[in-house]
Amino acid sequence: MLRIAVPNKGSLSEPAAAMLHEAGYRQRKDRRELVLIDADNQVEFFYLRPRDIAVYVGSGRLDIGITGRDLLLDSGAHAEEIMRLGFAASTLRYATRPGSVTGVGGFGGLTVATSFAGIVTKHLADHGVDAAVVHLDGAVETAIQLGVAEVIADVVETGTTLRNAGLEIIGEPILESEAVVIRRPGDSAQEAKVRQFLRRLQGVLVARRYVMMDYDIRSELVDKAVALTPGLESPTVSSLHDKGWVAVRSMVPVQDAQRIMDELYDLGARAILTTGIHAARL
Ligand SMILES: Nc1ncnc2c1ncn2[C@@H]1O[C@H](COP(=O)(O)OP(=O)(O)OP(=O)(O)O)[C@@H](O)[C@H]1O
Ligand SMILES: O=P(O)(O)OC[C@H]1O[C@H](OP(=O)(O)OP(=O)(O)O)[C@H](O)[C@@H]1O
Ligand SMILES: [Mg+2]
Repeated sequence: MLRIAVPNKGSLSEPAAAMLHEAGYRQRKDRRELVLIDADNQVEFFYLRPRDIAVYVGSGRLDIGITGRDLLLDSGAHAEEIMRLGFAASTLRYATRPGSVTGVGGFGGLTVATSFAGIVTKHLADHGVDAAVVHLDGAVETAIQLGVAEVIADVVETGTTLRNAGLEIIGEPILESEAVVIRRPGDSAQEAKVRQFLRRLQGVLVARRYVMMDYDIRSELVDKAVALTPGLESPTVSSLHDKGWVAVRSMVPVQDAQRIMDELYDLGARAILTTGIHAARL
C-alpha cells in the first residue's frame, strides 16, 4: 500500500483532491474523514494539515505527500520536491506601509511578522540583515496595523489582500511557490508505485494542458500545416480516400487551439476539430 499525505484544508485541499480524482483515485466525500483506503489502486490517503505534511513525509511515516513548496522549505523537514503540480501558485513577499522602507537592506532593527519564520529568518541572514522575526499563524497583514511589526512577509497571489490592508510590496520575491509532490531523499521504498502515481498525475497535467486536433489538408500543404501543429513528438498523418488530401492528428496546447485552428483554416485545412483529452500516459 502506498501511503500518501493530502492537504485537508486551505488553498491546497480542493485542487489536490480534484487532481487525485482526475487521476482515477478515490477521494473522501466527507471533510471529516481523516484516512481513506483506495483498495483498487492499493493506495492509502491521509488527510493532514498542509503544514504538517512535510514533517510526516520527512519522518518516513508516509511515502509521499502533496504540499506547497513554501511549506516544505519552511518546515525544514527531511523531504524533497519530486514533481510540480501547478496549482496554489503564489510568491512569498515582504510588504510594509508605503514610504517606510524600500528594500531588505533597510530592515535592520525592525520586526518582520510572518507565518514562514524558517524561510524568512534564513533569507534575512543570507542578506546580512539583523531584524527580529515574529511568527504568526495567519492574517499577518494586521500585524503592522496593530504595531506588532513594521514589515510582514506573506503569501501573495493577486496582491488584493495587501492592497486592501494599505500595504505595498517591497523588494524581489523571497520565494516562488506552487503545489508539489514531496518524498524523502533517497527513499526507494515503493519505487514502482511512486513512479506509477507520478505518471498518473503527469497524465492529468497533460490532459488539462492539451487538446487533440484533427484536420484534413491537401497533401502538398501538409508540411506547412504540421509546422503549425508539431505535436509533442510527431503528428499522425493518415491517407484519405481522396488521394489529394491527408488527415492529420496532433496534440496542441489548449490555450493556442483557437489561434491554430484559424491559421490552419487560412492555410486551406478543413474539418478542423478539437477534442478534450481525459487521461494520458506519454
Ligand atoms: N491566495 C492564495 N493563492 C494561491 N496560493 C495560496 C494562497 N494562499 C495560500 N496559498 C498557498 O497554499 C498553500 C497552503 O497554505 P495555507 O495552509 O496557509 O493555506 P491557506 O489557503 O492560506 O489556508 P488557511 O490560511 O485558511 O489555513 C501554501 O503553499 C501557500 O503558498
Ligand atoms: O494576493 P491575494 O490574492 O490577496 O492572496 C494572498 C492571501 O491569501 C492568503 O490568505 P488566506 O485567505 O489564506 O488567509 P491567512 O492570511 O489567514 O492565511 C495569504 O495568506 C494572503 O493573505
Ligand atoms: Mg493562509
